[in-house]
Amino acid sequence: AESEVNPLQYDDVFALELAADPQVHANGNHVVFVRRSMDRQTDRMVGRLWQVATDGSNLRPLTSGEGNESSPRWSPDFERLAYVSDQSGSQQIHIRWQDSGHTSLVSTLPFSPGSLSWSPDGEWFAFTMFTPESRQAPVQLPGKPAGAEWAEAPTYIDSVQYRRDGAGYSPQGNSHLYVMPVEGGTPRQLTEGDYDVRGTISWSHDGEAIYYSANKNENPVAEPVNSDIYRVEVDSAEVQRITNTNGPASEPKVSPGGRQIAFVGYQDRQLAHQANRLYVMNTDGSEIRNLTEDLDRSVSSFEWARDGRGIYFSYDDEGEGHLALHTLRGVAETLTDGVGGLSYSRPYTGGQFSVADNGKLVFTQMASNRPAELAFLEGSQTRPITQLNRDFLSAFSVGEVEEFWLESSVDDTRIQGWIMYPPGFDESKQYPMILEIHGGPHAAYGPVFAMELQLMAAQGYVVVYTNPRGSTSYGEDFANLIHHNYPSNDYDDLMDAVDLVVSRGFVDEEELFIMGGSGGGVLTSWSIAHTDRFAAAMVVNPVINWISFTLTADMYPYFSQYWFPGLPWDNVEHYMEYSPISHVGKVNTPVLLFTGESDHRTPISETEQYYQALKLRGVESAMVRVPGASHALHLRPSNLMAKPAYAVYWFDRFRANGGESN
Ligand SMILES: CSCC[C@H](NC=O)C(=O)N[C@@H](CO)C(=O)O
Repeated sequence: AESEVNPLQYDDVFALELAADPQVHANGNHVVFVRRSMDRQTDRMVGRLWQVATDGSNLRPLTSGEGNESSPRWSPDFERLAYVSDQSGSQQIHIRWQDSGHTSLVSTLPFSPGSLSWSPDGEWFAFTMFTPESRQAPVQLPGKPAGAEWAEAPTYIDSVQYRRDGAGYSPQGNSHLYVMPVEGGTPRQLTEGDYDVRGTISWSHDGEAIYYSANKNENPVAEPVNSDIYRVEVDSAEVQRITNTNGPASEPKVSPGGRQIAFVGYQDRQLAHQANRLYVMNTDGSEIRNLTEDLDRSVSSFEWARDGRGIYFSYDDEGEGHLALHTLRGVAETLTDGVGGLSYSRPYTGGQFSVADNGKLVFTQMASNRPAELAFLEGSQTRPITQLNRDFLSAFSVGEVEEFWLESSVDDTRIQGWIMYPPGFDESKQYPMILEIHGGPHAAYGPVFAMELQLMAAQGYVVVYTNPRGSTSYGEDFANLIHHNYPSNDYDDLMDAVDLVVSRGFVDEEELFIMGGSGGGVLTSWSIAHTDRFAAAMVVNPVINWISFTLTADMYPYFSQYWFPGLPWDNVEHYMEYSPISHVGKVNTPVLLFTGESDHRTPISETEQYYQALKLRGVESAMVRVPGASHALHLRPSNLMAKPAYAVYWFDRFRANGGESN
């Protein structure tokens, strides 16, 4: 009955928890993971190390719980656990001895360590770390008098990648590979040069070398995705190139027996979406084999089976994460679906897993009514391990999610989508509806918990979301239907989804709303230039003008060469034809904009262009600027609640009764 409905409140963003980065013990009996929860005082998500038996018993914290903890990594003998914590005031490496429970800080690093990895003998750590380039400013000015307050000195920049979304303006320098004794000591730098060591690093079986991936091309601007795998000798720091592929070769992982390396990458065809394939080669780079050539899905992550006979890997298919095993001599066998749940703001796919002996696995399990929990997979049996959100679930009514498929009105393409019903939904009533559009554009939504959408459903809105053409998890051809052609018929797919839901009879056609973030902001602003059916729109961190975007976004070498037929000044007509700003003259729908002021992916200047154009045209519009927020608007819980709250405020204004029945 409706009286029992207890919808989520905005403040419940602080109740969310999720289980991430599982690291299962080889015996498969227990797993260490990062328990992420929301801290009301700091307005941040914090991670703490917890352990639980894989039968779900004995859930307990592993540390005293001060600081933000991440990256738990077992020592090769499983007697110690390394992790990164900022307990000391900066991100440092810590060790926990499993027998005594004693923990100790073992590093004093100047910058945060990444890709932490134990040597096979358990005596060394390898990790990546930012390494500043010490350079004098090219202009030397007379110094200021003692005690004077002068303006900050100007910054001289000549690097390609001078700012990154989420990190801001970067000091000059690169991420390099280091080793350090596990009992502490001075880190020794193994790589140097004008390139970054990124992603997985993997020790050779004898511990004498480390494999890593980097883009060392002379002109990385011209080849932004073309990385290769290298081997560096730990003693001499001598470097050997292992692959020479046309495209990325990354995440090298040496096989348990030490004779082979698995990695991911693809043959670069300069397409907007290119699925990551799983490759195996000998450690000298010979006999490269593409294991997933026939899969036509992107490999998200992978781990060697402990006996070295195969590789477990995850991939998304039709909006859902799957785990599969590819034996080296055979074919891939899918083991389970339901992998995901790490995205908690919008229903994006994405999960993690960890491999024990004998085919036992732990993975983050997705569900539409809660964020990621851990689950155990043994043989074909899956069972839940954690229930971190049980308290949250039992107290509130969460909107139910129903899948639908439709056939495109422009061709025979099949499109998948989902309807989220407001708690207490009664199909005999008429509801306002929000179409919420994902970004990427090469990304995918799925039946995954999404707090932003839930909070809007809690306010009485039916929320519809789809994977229009261009989305991932349906194969490369589907994703590339918008190659050099975005936005285009993806708009039709979205409208087909609205038509389908309207035809069900429970949506008030006068109360249709549209919103989307990033690529979803592109499609929202595009849609309202092509139809007046929506009563109001919310355009979140959009691209409005592809020329200004490619020349201000952090990933400009990639966007300008992979998403367009050529550089902007040679293709002005193409860039402008696909830019929402070119069509703003047709917009009549009231628009609310919402963007982070520190967004370097889709800079706020895009939002400002649109806002000012709408004002020039006299279209009802407003702009919400989120101080300090990057492209990942949801990272601060207060912003996670602000976005749906502003959406509901704006949409309610344009409902027949001003939203008074909510
Ligand atoms: C349409 S411009 C690209 C923005 C961005 N794509 C890659 O970074 C994007 O759309 N991001 C999505 C997630 O992939 C988002 O929702 O922020």
